[in-house]
Amino acid sequence: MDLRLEHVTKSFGAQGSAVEALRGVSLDVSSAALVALMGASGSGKSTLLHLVGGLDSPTSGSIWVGEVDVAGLRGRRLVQHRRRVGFVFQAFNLIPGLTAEENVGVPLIPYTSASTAKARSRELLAEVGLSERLDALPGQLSGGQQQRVAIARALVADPALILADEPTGNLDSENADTVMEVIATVAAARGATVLLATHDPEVAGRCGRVVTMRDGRIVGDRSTDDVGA
Ligand SMILES: Nc1ncnc2c1ncn2[C@@H]1O[C@H](COP(=O)(O)OP(=O)(O)OP(=O)(O)O)[C@@H](O)[C@H]1O
Repeated sequence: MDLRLEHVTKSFGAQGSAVEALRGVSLDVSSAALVALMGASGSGKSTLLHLVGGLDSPTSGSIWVGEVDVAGLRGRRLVQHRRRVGFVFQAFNLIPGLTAEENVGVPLIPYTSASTAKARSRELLAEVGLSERLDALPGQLSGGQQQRVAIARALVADPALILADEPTGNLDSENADTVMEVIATVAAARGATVLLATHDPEVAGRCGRVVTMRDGRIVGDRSTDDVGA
């Protein structure tokens, strides 16, 4: 899925005391790219991911996800857009009382039978290397394993776009490595485009392209070949 941001701005709060979280961001990402967003805390990375995912709308500008300008979506079409996007967050957001398999199946409940949800969950957990832990509760899994369950859950709608906000922020470097490998593999298997916010240069180095933000603007954009990673 190609992605194109055109002069996107986002302000929070009332005029006069507004925070300008994004100050005119334009960005082209080609289909199946794996792009890291870097930049200091408050530079606008999460805001950008939220706007692309349709969790919030821009103050001005366009956000083309494929042929659709997400900025103009409302109601049912906005919900449809969000369903097509796979979200992965720093906090794994798993339901503590449900097994890995049940957690992955939750988003499918309104749409399919229990047996179909179960089969699909198993397939996705196998893809992230957790076939052996279907019945584990989140509390019985390592942080890296919990994030892999969350990634499997993000894949239920077969997203063409994966948005990850600090997906390795709660992980040690070994688990971070595994999680990055899983993200790269599942994205490549679907030809999905990935936008991934991170503070970790090693994580960014695993992405093909690194976009750097400062104060709501893009101030750097390079392929990792240029950085030598
Ligand atoms: N809902 C909101 N209401 C008011 N201000 C907000 C809101 N969301 C973000 N901001 C502000 O917008 C700016 C950008 O925040 P954002 O969370 O996008 O930065 P970030 O680069 O993701 O930071 P971090 O690395 O800490 O996650 C900050 O000044 C932040 O305080």
